[in-house]
Amino acid sequence: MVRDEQLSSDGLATIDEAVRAEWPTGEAATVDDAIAFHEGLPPSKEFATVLESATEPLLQPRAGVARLDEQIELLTYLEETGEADLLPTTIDSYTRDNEYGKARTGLEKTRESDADALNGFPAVNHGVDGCRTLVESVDGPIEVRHGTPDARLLAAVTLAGGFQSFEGGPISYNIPYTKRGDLATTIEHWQYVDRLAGVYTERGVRINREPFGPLTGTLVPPSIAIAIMIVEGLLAATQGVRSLTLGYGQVGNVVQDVAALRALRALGEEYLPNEVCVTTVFHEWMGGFPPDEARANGVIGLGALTAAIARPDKVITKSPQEFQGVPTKEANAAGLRTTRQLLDMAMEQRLDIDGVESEQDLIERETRSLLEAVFEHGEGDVARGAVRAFETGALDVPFAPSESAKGACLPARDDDGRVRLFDFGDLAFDDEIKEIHAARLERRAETEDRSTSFHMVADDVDAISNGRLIGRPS
Ligand SMILES: CCC[C@H]1O[C@@H](n2cnc3c(N)ncnc32)[C@H](O)[C@@H]1O
Repeated sequence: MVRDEQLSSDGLATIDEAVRAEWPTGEAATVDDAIAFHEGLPPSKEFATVLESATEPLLQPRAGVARLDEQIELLTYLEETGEADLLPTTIDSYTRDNEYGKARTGLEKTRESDADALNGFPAVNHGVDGCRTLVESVDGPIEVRHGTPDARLLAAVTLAGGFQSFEGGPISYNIPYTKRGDLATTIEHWQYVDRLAGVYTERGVRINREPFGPLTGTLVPPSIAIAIMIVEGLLAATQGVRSLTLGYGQVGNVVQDVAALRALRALGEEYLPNEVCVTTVFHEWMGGFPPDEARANGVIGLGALTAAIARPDKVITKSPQEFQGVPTKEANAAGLRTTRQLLDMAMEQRLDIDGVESEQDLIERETRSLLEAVFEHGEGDVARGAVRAFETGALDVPFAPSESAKGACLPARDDDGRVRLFDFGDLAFDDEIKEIHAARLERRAETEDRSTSFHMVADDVDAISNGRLIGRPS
């Protein structure tokens, strides 16, 4: 049974040798060789330094293309024309599934033609030298963004390649991302990733880790996202990670989003060890976008306004082409500038909004209840507790494809668009919390002259792409 214990150096070495043998480029991905490269980077390329010393929210897009020369061109454009403060490298789907052979084929096809045969940067195929060329060719610090349940080789190659920030975690890249992945196995895989980040940190290269807060990206109740962020943060801290960015995906109600971001920071600082520097990241709306680009910019703008009030350390921006999929570099840069405009205009204003404090109290109370359930299920061991809490449904994620989660809870928006739970499944909430949610959903039912039902959930899923926040009956 998996346990929340730091990997021993022998244990790390054994796994490291096996992982780096999975693909030829793994051979060069050693910490010893990489430290000198990292030490040669200027402070402006140290991801944790730049993020943790910022005085205003930093903007970061997602971006990844197959070819190295085109990734350099893309990131340079996003820096210069998008004014991005932090850079991404979004990894392709084959690499995320550990299909490095298919990624190689896709990269070869892309080199022979103009069409991108991959939907991201195949960092394992590019190898340590390719990653280092990318890191050296742009000005800003770069984060690896992906969605990989078994990210061990990807971490070994990209961290050796000079990246200093790595997204994801054993729950946030399992439950929303894969059907079959056994959670205990994923936790073990990510203990290697986090121990590797810990070893770099102990050797003087602070690696920033960013658990993926949005989860399924569709109406995720804030307390569920925050509880999972803190569990992944605790697991990473055990392995020696000292720079953690906890994430949260915008739901679209400004009161709830501001309250959630404040709760995320407060609870992250409370539950994580003092030696960990905790930052927060706000993801602009992760659900369906309106196809109309003007309306899409409205969604982006609301996210930016929310960030101006809540002031997370980082904002992951969206583009007006979100509905179509992977954006052009121009649209990606435009999403950054739209966000920048709203932030710069709104941050100089004092915007006091009613209801944030009571919403934050409720979110924190719910989050503590979920975390207590994890601690109890594991008898103090967070890894074991996470696995068992998902088995019983005490911890759960709506619409989760993973067999490791029950997916028994159902969210719906209340009468002003805050995300509540319509069906609690087996979530570890007391009756009073459940009554608060039920009462707020009942108020919507009265407004809409219909009973609280699954139809509300279904109507809410597409509401924003249809131009609204709440899925009112037509
Ligand atoms: C969980 C992440 C979903 C978001 O991730 C964006 N995304 C995916 N792949 C790329 C890429 N290669 N370049 C720029 N954005 C990308 C999608 O648009 C969506 O918003």
